[in-house]
Amino acid sequence: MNQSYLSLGSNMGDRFEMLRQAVSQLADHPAITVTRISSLYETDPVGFTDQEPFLNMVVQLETELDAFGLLDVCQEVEQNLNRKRLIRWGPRTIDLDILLYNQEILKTERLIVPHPRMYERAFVVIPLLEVNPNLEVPDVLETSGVRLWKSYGSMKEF
Ligand SMILES: Nc1nc2nc(S)n(CCO)c2c(=O)[nH]1
Repeated sequence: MNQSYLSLGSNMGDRFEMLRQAVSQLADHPAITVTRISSLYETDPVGFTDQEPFLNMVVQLETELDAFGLLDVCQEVEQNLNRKRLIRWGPRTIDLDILLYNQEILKTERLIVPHPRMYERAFVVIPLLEVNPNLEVPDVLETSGVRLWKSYGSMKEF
């Protein structure tokens, strides 16, 4: 069984209903079990800032699908909810991003995992750590300019 974390966001229409329906569609999928959901956070837009605030959340799930199969489902959910995104970084009815898939590091045209901007986004990190405070992030953290240099078991060892 595979474990994955998704970030969901909406800032158009009935934001809460969009997120509720997206999570419900994931949970109803025969190859997906939603295991944890974060609180909902209202967040200031990053990137294109001249737009409405988002509602964001993170979902932990288990799935028999591989990462690309999970991406297909995320895109189907976006289509089912009649995703509208008029400009690239602009307002959207619903957005589902794969953050992590097991401890895998994938760099393809279609999918990059861990999500390349996840560590820069409080609207991702805060709900993600709510869902799993002990998250082991893959060593891709290295490529984000943050490299573990030394760790300690306790203050005494410091
Ligand atoms: N706060 C916030 N800002 C965003 N900018 C983009 S693009 N998105 C879409 C997700 O990449 C968001 C978002 O979900 N939340």
